[in-house]
Amino acid sequence: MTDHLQLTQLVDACRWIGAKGWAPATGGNMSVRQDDALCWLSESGKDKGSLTTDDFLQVEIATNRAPSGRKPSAETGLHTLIYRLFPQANAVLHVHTVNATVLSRLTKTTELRISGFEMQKSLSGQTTHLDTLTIPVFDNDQDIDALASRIAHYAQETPLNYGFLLRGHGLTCWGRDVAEARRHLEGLEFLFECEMRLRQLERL
Ligand SMILES: CSCCC(=O)C(=O)COP(=O)(O)O
Ligand SMILES: [Zn+2]
Repeated sequence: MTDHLQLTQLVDACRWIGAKGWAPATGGNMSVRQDDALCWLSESGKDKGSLTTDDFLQVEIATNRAPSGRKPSAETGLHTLIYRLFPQANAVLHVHTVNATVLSRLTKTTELRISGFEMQKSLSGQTTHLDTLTIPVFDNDQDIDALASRIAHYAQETPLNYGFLLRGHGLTCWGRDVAEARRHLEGLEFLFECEMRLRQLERL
């Protein structure tokens, strides 16, 4: 069960994301879980850097339906999938950072592997830079139901932690609360930036 504080913290996170330039031109969407049945999702088409609590609407996790009749994010089906797959997930952040967008296109395979960075430990459960972090990369799709079922299928076979990339689109990540989702976003984005710079320098 999420209290009103989580929604307030989500609004703060959205402002931070906007200030970082990680949700340009209405890109991105954010949510918190209310309980087993409902989550609060950002309304579609808004500037995510200047949302207030009124810009979030309740969505049914099982059906993607918004009882209010307002239009939730175009990517509602990905948020609700995460809440269905992971009962411990209570906040989801989706962003369009340049690093996530470019690195996901540079990755020609279905997984991005990162190792050797101390900042891997910003992700819950990671204890050493010596491990290899695997971030799934899913081909983008305008059919969100189809995309959600590909992700669900992947998750049946392979552990899905922290987040995933959508090729040429962005990053979706989550946490047990807004603070953890925020830390995962900041940590992953830092790792993507390092990986991008390394690849650029190694080509010189
Ligand atoms: C110009 S943003 C394209 C749609 C998208 O990928 C996104 O994250 C925002 O969609 P929403 O419906 O949540 O505003
Ligand atoms: Zn998006």
